[in-house]
Amino acid sequence: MKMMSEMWTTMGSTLASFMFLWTIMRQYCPYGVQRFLEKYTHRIMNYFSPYIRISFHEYMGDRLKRSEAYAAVEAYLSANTSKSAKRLKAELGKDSSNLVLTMDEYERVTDEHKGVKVWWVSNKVMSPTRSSMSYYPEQERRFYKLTFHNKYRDLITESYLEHVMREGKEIRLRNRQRKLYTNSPGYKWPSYKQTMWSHIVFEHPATFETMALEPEKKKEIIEDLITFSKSKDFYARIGKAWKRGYLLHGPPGTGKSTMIAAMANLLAYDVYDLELTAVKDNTELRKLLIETTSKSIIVIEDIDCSLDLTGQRKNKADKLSDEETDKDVVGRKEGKEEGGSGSKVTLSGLLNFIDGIWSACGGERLIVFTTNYVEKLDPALIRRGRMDKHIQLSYCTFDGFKVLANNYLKLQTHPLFDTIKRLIEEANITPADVAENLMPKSPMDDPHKCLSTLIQALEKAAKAEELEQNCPIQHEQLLQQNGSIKENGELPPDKAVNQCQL
Ligand SMILES: Nc1ncnc2c1ncn2[C@@H]1O[C@H](COP(=O)(O)OP(=O)(O)OP(=O)(O)O)[C@@H](O)[C@H]1O
Ligand SMILES: [Mg+2]
Repeated sequence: MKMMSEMWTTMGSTLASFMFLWTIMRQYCPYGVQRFLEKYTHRIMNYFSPYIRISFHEYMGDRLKRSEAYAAVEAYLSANTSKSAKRLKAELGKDSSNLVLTMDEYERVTDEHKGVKVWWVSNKVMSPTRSSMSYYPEQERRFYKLTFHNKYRDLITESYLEHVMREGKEIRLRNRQRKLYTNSPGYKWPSYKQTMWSHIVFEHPATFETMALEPEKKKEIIEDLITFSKSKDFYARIGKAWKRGYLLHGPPGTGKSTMIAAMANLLAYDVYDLELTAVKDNTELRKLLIETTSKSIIVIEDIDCSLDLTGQRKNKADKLSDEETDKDVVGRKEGKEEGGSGSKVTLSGLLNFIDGIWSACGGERLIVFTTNYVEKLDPALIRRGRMDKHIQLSYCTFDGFKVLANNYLKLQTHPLFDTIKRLIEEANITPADVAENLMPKSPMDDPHKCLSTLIQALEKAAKAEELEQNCPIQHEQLLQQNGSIKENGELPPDKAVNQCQL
């Protein structure tokens, strides 16, 4: 009996070795011969072999999306077996600073789980194009193959694979380079392996610590974001797609875009910066949405300039059109239509984008809209459930100033702080303006000089506001002389400061 079992074991391992050799040899055979030989050798081997094999292919079905299981196996093997593999591939990892090693093609490694040995082979086959008219080039089909003994079937298919998937996903999250995606108008229909998004590495340094914001507001936003990111089970239980909408509104330069970067850094999410004016129609909008991955923020900046309230498209260049004369507006719009892009994204298309059934594919996504004019938006677009959290970003407060002083000048306290505290409460000055004034302009500029520059700017801003309130006609004349009217007709505080040299 013992001899019999030894014989089976020997035969099994011989077959396993043969399979491995075959895997290496077949890359040199023509595809047709390969298929023929494979069919019959597999049948014979399966009959005798006590081994089970599981394949993890890189692309499944229509090759629309890379298989998550393949990616998890790749990451797991990269971390756990790269020491034992002899041929490795090297790729740049997170922040382009470290090299990540993975098994090279046709390499075999062993792994052990609860005392049981398994074998992994990394493999690739070339599959022919689907037809002679095919649009696709010859495709490389990569896969990993796991081999283990039949008697450990339950242990491996349940406990070991669960362990590989869990660990692989964690490693991927730890190692991945975060990306900033944009839908560039030059991209045509996605061809093989080409997506509708183009990307660069996302390396924005903004964090909530460096943001000038009232401490309570900051805490509330951070808690909201972290709660969201940990609420997978909660969303599943209440039957709601795992996504959350944020509306950031406030004057220019108050930190809306900066906050998006801080959100992405806090949660380690990718960012999809959706340029709505470059989207052809609702169908294309849906396709873009499907291609976004989980753990990401989809951003539509200046939403009021991308779509008007009736659902008609409006180009960003029209941002100022409300202040222009009718003649100008007609002239410019006509000109635009002649060479128009023919985009037809509608308000209902956008609403479907946010809460249609496709929006649930992928999960764990934030959708962020920014606007300078919240009152211009259709209430349907920003109602709770779509834009769940509305965050108003406003002019700089003293608390905000202290954060900026610490960021820019490494100052926690200074004798000039009291003056600044008094002035900043009177003047409407954006964090962007405060930051600009605190920035040293020459190597000789010390903190005292920078704070004095800020004090001067604050005094001018306060005087400009006084002028606006007490003699609006004179203020208006000044605006027209300089032709620097802000989009809503107001003068930006910094401009007002320069013009009202009282
Ligand atoms: N709250 C803030 N905290 C820290 N820095 C800020 C803040 N607001 C603005 N800034 C600084 O000002 C610059 C401009 O800010 P940002 O682009 O985020 O403004 P915005 O609100 O998006 O403006 P817009 O409405 O014009 O898009 C940033 O690069 C940042 O340095
Ligand atoms: Mg912005």
